Amino acid sequence: MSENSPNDPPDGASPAVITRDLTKVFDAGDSEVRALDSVNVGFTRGRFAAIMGPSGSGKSTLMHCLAGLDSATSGSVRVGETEITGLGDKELTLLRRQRIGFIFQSFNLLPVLTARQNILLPAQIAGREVDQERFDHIVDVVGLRDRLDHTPAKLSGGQQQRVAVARALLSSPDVTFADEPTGNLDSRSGAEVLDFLRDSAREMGQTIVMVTHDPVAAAYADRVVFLRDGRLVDELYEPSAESVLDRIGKLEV
Ligand SMILES: Nc1ncnc2c1ncn2[C@@H]1O[C@H](COP(=O)(O)OP(=O)(O)OP(=O)(O)O)[C@@H](O)[C@H]1O
Repeated sequence: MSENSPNDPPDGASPAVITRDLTKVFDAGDSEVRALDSVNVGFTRGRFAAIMGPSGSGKSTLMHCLAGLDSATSGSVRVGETEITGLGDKELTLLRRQRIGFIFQSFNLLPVLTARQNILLPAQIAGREVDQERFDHIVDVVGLRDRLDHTPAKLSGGQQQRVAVARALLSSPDVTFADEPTGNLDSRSGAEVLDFLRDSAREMGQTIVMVTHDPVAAAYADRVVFLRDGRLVDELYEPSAESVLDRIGKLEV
């Protein structure tokens, strides 16, 4: 599919991550599972996108391939200008560390470290200097200023996830992947985290790609792409929870 495919951004902005005929086949004993089947999709810089689809449709596999956590069987993935298909383990580790942010359902914070230390840890591991202004800005935007010296056990679920979001965004990654980021949160905390993800795209130019089952969460995104049986089957710009639900209903018939 050309770069001007219908799955590309409508405004011609260059994608932060793009796939070409991305296919992933898992060997499941005496059969094969085609988890991704020639997926062509691009995610625009500075936008917040959601990936949805029924259970087993390939959402996690797509995210793992986009983030260099899993390799393609065929086809390719490009992050910025870097073709990641065919990179070795060491190069992929560096790419993930330097250019990709991750936010998981389970927060993945280190319990012995304070919020501040958790936020700063990836930069420390990568030997990267921290931009103090950006740190202050992010901490203020996520509302963690007075919680920085607390360990995760002393923070609410929503606060812990905001630490994880701040940690992911501190290094201005090319793209941040969020896997069910509100799955463990009550609806108010979830809304706070989603608001921040949306603001980080709108106000800080961050590129966010979120996998979710929740139409309300997906409605915070600028665009939703829908998978079914490993194929990209639909997409929706400026979604509302109702329009997402409606599309999902059509997917599942
Ligand atoms: N490591 C693996 N080995 C074999 N099959 C796999 C493996 N990982 C995923 N699959 C299969 O690939 C297909 C897509 O799985 P994937 O986890 O990407 O779906 P999903 O849309 O994220 O599902 P869910 O919403 O349930 O998390 C499924 O049929 C799944 O069973």
